[in-house]
Amino acid sequence: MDILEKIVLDKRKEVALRKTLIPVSQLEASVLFNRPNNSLAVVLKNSSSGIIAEHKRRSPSKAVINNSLSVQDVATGYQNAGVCGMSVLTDGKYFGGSLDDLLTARAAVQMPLLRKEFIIDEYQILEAKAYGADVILLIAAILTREEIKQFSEFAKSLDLDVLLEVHNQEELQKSIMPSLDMLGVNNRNLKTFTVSLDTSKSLSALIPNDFVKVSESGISNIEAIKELQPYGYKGFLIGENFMKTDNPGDSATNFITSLTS
Ligand SMILES: O=P(O)(O)OC[C@@H](O)[C@@H](O)c1c[nH]c2ccccc12
Repeated sequence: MDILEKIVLDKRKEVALRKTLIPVSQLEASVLFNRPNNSLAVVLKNSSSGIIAEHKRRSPSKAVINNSLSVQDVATGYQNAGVCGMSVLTDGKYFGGSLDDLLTARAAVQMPLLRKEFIIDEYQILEAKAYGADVILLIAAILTREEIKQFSEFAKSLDLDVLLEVHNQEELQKSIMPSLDMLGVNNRNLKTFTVSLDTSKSLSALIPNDFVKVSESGISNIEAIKELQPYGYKGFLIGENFMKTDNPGDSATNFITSLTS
């Protein structure tokens, strides 16, 4: 069993338990359920930097990245840096995150927030809405085409943006559908953890222009972004490069300043 299969197996158990603890009616009663969506896709289209900054304490590929920061400080720092949006890892077991992290970020900032999660059930999309997300991630590697359709249409019905993540041509081709807003190419293979920007480069031509193209993972300098922009990428998801520093907000500020100057 590879790591992704393990994560999904654990996730199914976790979601089954969550459903018994917090009924859908309670999620729907959240005041955040009626909050208007702040569209990441729209912000990215109008941005010159395209930076989406992630809160990530640890990962299966890197162990501890940063365990000593408050989500609130990280979110405020990212917002002051002028990033387009923030990605908040909510998986606990493998990434050290939580839905409370999402809520804390929501309370701190107005910018678009992505719930970064292994979504395998509509219930998690209701959670995303109830805890203040503007965008959900769907990972093609763990979903069938039917599930991608069902989950993305459900998200759209809740006024959430959808970022669909692929890593190869097969995943991309099974996923193209109008209920997606953004197409993300993960430069990291979630099964082997190898990272290559060539993944974004080679898949870009296959992504129809109606989707905002996002390149994800392994971006550690502005040269990488300058390399990817000619391939049509408008969004760049960066986690570790900021989170490994003592002040991710300052790191993002310096990064964006040198990118746009
Ligand atoms: O820390 P990095 O290499 O900058 O990567 C960020 C983000 O792309 C990565 O965390 C990620 C991309 N897709 C995911 C799916 C699940 C968990 C995590 C991810």
